Amino acid sequence: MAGSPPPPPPSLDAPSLDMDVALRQGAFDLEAAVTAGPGLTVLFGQSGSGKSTLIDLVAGLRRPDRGRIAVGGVPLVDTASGLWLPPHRRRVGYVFQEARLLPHLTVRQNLLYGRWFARRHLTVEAPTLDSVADLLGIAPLLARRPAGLSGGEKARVALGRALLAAPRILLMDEPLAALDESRKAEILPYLERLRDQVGLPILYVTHAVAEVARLATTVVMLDQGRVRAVGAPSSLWSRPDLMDLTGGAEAGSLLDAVVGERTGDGLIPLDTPAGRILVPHLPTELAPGSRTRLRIPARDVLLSDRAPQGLSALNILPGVVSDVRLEEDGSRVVRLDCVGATVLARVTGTSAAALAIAPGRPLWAIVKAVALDPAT
Ligand SMILES: Nc1ncnc2c1ncn2[C@@H]1O[C@H](COP(=O)(O)OP(=O)(O)OP(=O)(O)O)[C@@H](O)[C@H]1O
Repeated sequence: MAGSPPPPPPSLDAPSLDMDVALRQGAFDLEAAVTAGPGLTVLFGQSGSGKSTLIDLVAGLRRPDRGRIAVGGVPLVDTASGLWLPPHRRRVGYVFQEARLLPHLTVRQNLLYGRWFARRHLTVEAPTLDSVADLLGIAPLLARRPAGLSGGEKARVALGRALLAAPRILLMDEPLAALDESRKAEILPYLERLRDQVGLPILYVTHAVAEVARLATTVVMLDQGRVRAVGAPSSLWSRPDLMDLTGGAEAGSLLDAVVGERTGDGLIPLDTPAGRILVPHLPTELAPGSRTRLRIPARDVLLSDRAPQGLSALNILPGVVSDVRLEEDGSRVVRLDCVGATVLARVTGTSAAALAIAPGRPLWAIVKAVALDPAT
């Protein structure tokens, strides 16, 4: 489930990542050009597609056979000239799946540990311990030791430690994968704040569509060591040619939306390019006027060949079929163009035949459920 806020405004003097690399490791062959500006760029792809390898190349944990990597115009690697900066000179903040805090130090000491290594780079603009503690809501934890923290608290301290080292880019390799659903929901708003307020490029590896929906400014789709597509989540998740990567059991559409005022009957309207969708609740941080992103699982969309009657007029979106895909289990994933957006629906073969589903057919999508964060 996932809601997501606005893509951050680009900032002209903010650093950005620019890499074009090739690497062969065992039978795996990577050849990829990736750029990432301010905001959060998700590296998305199947297991073994090269996501962690790309992150490690930026961090300096692996060396490319050839290519160039620069952050904010400063080259970190350039095989043509033999340049290779070691990891500790790259000003890269790396957040791992597990927090990796030092157990004998307090939270404050853990936070300042990263800063000590970065002391040569600290300028007046570098974040202070207080500002980072406020941003991540960890001020009340400063005197505690890691053993007494929850998984979500440890994850926030690990983010804080990375930020305090004054990085010019943040790398996150499945930072939520080790957390349960409610801890994930706790961390997501902090990741959004990082994305929107810190002005750094964030390169973020995940397999979770919910995290893409909620966090991604841009998605880079990797497939067997190659960049297959780059773009906004809502456009990539509506492309039939990418369904082998975006589909599967989790097939669904991602719609940009603006939160409206709660109605008299307690529902909250979300205005999407496909029409208005009413939901019973939202994550508390999404106030009226916020931008968000809905995930509508294909299995939660019914199709009708006439405007539904006798149903409450909720969440019914008219559209036209633009694509039908046969899935391995015999079901069909139907792509419905609804004015300005695409909604996917999964139907059985029997329903597809009964509704004569084919490109060009006008149909109505009835949305049973939308997802706004991983815990709902
Ligand atoms: N040291 C290594 N030597 C040989 N092959 C390696 C090495 N490290 C990784 N690989 C291979 O490189 C490919 C890409 O690995 P990578 O870890 O980047 O994938 P990934 O997309 O991050 O996968 P996952 O989602 O499972 O973490 C895989 O086929 C992997 O087996």
